[in-house]
Amino acid sequence: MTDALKPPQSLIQATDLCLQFGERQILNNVSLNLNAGEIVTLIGPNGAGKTSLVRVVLGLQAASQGTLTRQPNLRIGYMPQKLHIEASLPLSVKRFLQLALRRKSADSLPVILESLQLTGIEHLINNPMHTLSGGETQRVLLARALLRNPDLLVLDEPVQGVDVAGQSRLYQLIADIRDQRGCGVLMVSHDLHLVMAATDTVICLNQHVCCHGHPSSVTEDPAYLELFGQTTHSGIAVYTHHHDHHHDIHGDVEVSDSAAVHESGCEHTHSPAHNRDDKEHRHA
Ligand SMILES: Nc1ncnc2c1ncn2[C@@H]1O[C@H](COP(=O)(O)OP(=O)(O)OP(=O)(O)O)[C@@H](O)[C@H]1O
Repeated sequence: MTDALKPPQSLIQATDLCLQFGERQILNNVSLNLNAGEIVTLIGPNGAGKTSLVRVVLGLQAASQGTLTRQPNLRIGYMPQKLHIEASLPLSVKRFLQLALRRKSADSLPVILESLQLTGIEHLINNPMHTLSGGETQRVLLARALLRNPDLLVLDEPVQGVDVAGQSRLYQLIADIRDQRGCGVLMVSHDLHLVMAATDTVICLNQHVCCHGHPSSVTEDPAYLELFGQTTHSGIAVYTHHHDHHHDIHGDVEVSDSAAVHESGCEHTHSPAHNRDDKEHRHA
């Protein structure tokens, strides 16, 4: 069978995942599939359950209900949302990556150099970690996630602390790495506008999957345009999200008269200026 005829290779298949902490429902019947070579982005407001879903997918957190199937022997490279590095510790980029590899310097160097070359920062190998810029730090964390040649890259807000031009370059880099390595990518982001250009599938999460779609079909598919809005220029999109229900303060779905009357019961509009401090989940 030629590659074109082969069915896509599923790395992760999650069906009806639920997660509950005490009385609180964090995830409610969430399903997703991620194939090799595919970039899937989870978007949603603060507290929507994005990191929790990632933790379930990684096996760091057991789901309360539902099924999760991972490809056997799946190698995962994880870039966490937060990583505290003590500024008083004299830790170079090279040493930081050696610690992740748990190998001595001689045999780890080629692997470390390859990862740093892939992320475009081999010149920083001897720099102290605490002197790096936001964009450089994110690239080192990405290099760390790549060390073991993963089948699946899991990136929790990979562009945080990076300026808009740097964000665009980082998303492009992630897409390039996917092209070169053929790995799958599961990414968490707060908004769609920059990530759009480098994503195959977007899943909008707010405890449950509010909607999901395939950005590559945006220019042709009116239904998708209605969900996600217009791309303005050079991959910068204004994300408009309509759905037919409301969420209460805990994120639970509310049934209201207006939701019953209007099919597009709520609307979230995220402009390119939207950032971490402006993540209000606005309902019409
Ligand atoms: N171990 C835990 N025990 C109790 N509640 C938890 C636990 N972990 C997460 N939560 C709660 O689950 C909800 C979802 O958190 P999560 O970090 O998954 O959201 P998120 O979408 O990643 O948010 P953000 O965009 O702010 O990073 C939050 O209200 C959080 O307080």
